[in-house]
Amino acid sequence: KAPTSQTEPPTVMISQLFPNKTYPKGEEVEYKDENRARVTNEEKRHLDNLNSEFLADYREAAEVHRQVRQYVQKSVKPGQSLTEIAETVENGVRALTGHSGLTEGDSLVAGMGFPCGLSLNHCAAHYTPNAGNKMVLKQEDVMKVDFGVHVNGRIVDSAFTMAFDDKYNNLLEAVKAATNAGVREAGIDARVGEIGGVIQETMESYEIELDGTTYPIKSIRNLTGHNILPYSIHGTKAVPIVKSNDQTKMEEGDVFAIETFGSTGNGYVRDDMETSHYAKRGDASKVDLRLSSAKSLLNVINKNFGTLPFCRRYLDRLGQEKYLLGLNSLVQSGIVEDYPPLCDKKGSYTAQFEHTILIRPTVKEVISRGDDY
Ligand SMILES: O=S(=O)(c1cccs1)N(Cc1ccc(F)cc1)Cc1ncn[nH]1
Ligand SMILES: [Mn+2]
Ligand SMILES: [Mn+2]
Ligand SMILES: [Mn+2]
Repeated sequence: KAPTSQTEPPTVMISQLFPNKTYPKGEEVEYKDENRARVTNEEKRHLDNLNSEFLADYREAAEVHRQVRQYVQKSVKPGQSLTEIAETVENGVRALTGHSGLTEGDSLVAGMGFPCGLSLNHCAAHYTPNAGNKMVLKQEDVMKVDFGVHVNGRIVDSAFTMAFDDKYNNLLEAVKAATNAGVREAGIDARVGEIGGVIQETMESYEIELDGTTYPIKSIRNLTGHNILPYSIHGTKAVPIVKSNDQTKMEEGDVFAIETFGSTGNGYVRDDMETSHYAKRGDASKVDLRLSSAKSLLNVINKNFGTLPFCRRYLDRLGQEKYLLGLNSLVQSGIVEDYPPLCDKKGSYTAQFEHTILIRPTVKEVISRGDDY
């Protein structure tokens, strides 16, 4: 008999829980008047219906994201290693999409849209443990859990911050409010620079007292949201999180990741520590590689990830060994892009919340919305 409810840890495929691919919709929000799109518009509704496969894939990926993250929010505690937390997320996503990613091409059908980021404290993004990492989550840590789920290349990019000490509450509330303000301002013809201004204004209306010192909460000015294309997590448009006169407009049919980052530090991040995140560039020109280890590694990357970001642990689980020289030469020759951890100054604290939204012809759908955030 087919299961009708999810297990803990999550193991039941979402396609089994929701027969004939009717997955729950995200939060549908009417456009404000000036965005002209009208739900009643027959032609808009027709356009919307053309995208039924796209919508089903996106809604399946979003439900996987919600069920895995809600298990993480419930089960992750200080004392657990970062590696086991990352593997809890990754095993959950692979089980619920029904794609283990262990046979060639399987992870291109559905699975992790990009690695499970577990950036701590002053580090804001792109940190996940590499093999041999012994780090353990601590009671006073502020952890950004940022992971992607994709179905047929439709990537849901959503993130939340976990803290076990209530002293960080104002930081988390500031960032949650800023992200929701950004989601509210998004729409057809919305200018990304204006969205940045509203995000910054919301974020910087908060402050936090930590160990007797009061800090203003700053928007991290060199991090941005971004649009998402099939199999391409960082599309072509950025959404600033500080005021800017970037007149780039959001367009009907766009998919955007609206993410904001607050910090008690400089409000500026720099590359720091060892890299774990990589992705083949979409525009990589045909470079004739001399190093045979680079050639064979590129073959593994093409067959298993394409242009989806991956991390060193994903190469390990595929049985790849002694790949660092080849990987570094793929980075040096511009075929693979590296994404080092992005960190504010030591001793500062950063937080993040992120949603993926669909700028549909008739409505704005916050596809990754849950009753958690
Ligand atoms: O900072 S980004 O490189 C970027 C922002 C604007 C243009 S490119 N980045 C895209 C990305 C890069 C590597 C990944 F493994 C996953 C995603 C944003 C992001 N990181 C996590 N969630 N969202
Ligand atoms: Mn499938
Ligand atoms: Mn993200
Ligand atoms: Mn993102």
